[in-house]
Amino acid sequence: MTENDDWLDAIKWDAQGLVPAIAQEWGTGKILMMAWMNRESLRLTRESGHVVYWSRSRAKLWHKGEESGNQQVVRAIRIDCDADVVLIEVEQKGGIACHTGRHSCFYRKLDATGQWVEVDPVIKDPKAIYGRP
Ligand SMILES: N=c1c2ncn([C@@H]3O[C@H](COP(=O)(O)OP(=O)(O)OP(=O)(O)O)[C@@H](O)[C@H]3O)c2ncn1[C@@H]1O[C@H](COP(=O)(O)O)[C@@H](O)[C@H]1O
Ligand SMILES: [Mg+2]
Ligand SMILES: [Zn+2]
Repeated sequence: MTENDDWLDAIKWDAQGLVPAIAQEWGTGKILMMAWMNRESLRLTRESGHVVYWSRSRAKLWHKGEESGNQQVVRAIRIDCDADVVLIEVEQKGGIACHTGRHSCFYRKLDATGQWVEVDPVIKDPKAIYGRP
């Protein structure tokens, strides 16, 4: 029996054909990053077993880790109750999801005085990761 695209049709794509995708670290439950997916990127994510986003700023498919090597290996794909957010459970290669060289993109935290404070360390200098300043 050939599989159909019902699983993709079930998603509530926005007016741009995109859906927000949250990457959550398999095992720790930590939220690593949030980016966007279109139909093709989600299909490729499932088929390849590696996360592929749609970059709005670069307007192209973005195989996470294509420059840095910090790929995300898919362990599970979920949708929320109303099917307008995708959650991908991943193994984060290199332990770095963020292009700032941090584990997670959510490294700034609001403190009691209303300041955003960087609370997580840079694991690797982004210049070393991306080979450019
Ligand atoms: N690596 C990242 C990266 N990692 C995590 N994120 C997060 O992913 C989000 C989506 O990035 P997009 O470029 O798609 O930008 P967007 O949010 O869709 O659109 P804008 O907000 O830029 O308008 C960003 O807002 C970041 O929070 C990253 N955003 C961009 N990059 C760039 O992606 C390129 C490839 O990096 P690797 O995938 O690690 O090889 C490099 O040029 C990196 O600078
Ligand atoms: Mg952004
Ligand atoms: Zn980031």
